[in-house]
Amino acid sequence: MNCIVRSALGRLLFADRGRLFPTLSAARAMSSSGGPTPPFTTLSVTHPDHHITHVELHRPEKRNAMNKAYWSEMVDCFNQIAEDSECRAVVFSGAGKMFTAGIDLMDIAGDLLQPQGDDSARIAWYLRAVVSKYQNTFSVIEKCPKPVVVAVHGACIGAGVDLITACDIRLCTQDAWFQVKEVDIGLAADVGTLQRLPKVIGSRSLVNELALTARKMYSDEAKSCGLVSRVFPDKDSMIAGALEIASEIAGRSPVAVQGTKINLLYSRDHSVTDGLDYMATWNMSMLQTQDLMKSAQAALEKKSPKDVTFSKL
Ligand SMILES: CCC/C=C/C=C/C(=O)SCCNC(=O)CCNC(=O)[C@H](O)C(C)(C)COP(=O)(O)OP(=O)(O)OC[C@H]1O[C@@H](n2cnc3c(N)ncnc32)[C@H](O)[C@@H]1OP(=O)(O)O
Repeated sequence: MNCIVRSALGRLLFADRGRLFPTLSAARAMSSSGGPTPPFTTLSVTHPDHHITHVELHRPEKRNAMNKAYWSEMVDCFNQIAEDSECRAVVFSGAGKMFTAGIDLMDIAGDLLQPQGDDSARIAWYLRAVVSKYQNTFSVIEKCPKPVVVAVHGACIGAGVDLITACDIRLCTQDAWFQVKEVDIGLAADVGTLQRLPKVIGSRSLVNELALTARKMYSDEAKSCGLVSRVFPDKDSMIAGALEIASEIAGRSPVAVQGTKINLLYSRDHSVTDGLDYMATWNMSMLQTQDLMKSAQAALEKKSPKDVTFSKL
């Protein structure tokens, strides 16, 4: 309820600043109930401020469990955001009591427990495709050049951890807890946690402990180990904080911001030498941007980059 009220208030407050999200403009006009934004059934997409897109997991009555529709909708949503030249930063959160209960345990009966195929090779081929498709649901967050700030309240279970490790900045509330739950349901976490969490948290031992025991990790430990960068007292202050960070990002040159995200990710997965090489090649073209001159001029004049108008990207 709180979310619905906030969402409605947000729409009223920012109505004059609203802008069109190319393929979803009609859909946004229809989302006045604060529920999912058509054509989505599991996501709500709003534009709380200039250049900022807010994506909310929106199945609160099912604790935002990720059902079959969700795995495809995330891909469509982030592909659209990636191509939306008006969007410069994304806030991602969950509606209702908690961030997410992870994969929809009712829905896995179809895809995972009764896989298609009439012999083991075909079943294996089918399952490989399913896992790859599910992996892509979170990889699209990383592939999207717009930075994604994720805001977690309450529980973040199983696939929720896979999701947040693909985001760029992680925030949570004091009451948040995180659980790499997959071993409890008889599988190895296969959609990103085992690959990305070790790169997020410095301690390999802690990652192993969390993934092998499925114990809950609470917000204070999440902060001390580096999973989240900030802890807020409640959801409202966290969303305000997330929007503030998104606004700081959106106020800067999109050429600089998107190049920074792409190069940070490249460097995470390559040697320093390779990363420097990639960066040099990247900036062969990107240093030619007019944003550099505009931003440097503003700095000389002691203005904020937010006072500069940058072209769409
Ligand atoms: C190739 C595949 C790769 C992906 C792998 C992913 C793996 C995972 O995500 S493992 C984690 C799976 N999730 C769980 O084990 C969590 C199960 N749920 C709970 O423990 C509790 O529901 C929870 C602590 C999240 C919330 O408790 P609360 O008391 O607040 O709510 P409930 O009354 O239990 O639930 C409310 C309704 O939501 C439905 N629901 C909750 N979680 C799920 C779920 N994961 N899948 C489907 N449905 C879920 C619950 O059944 C209730 O529905 P209803 O009875 O119709 O009201």
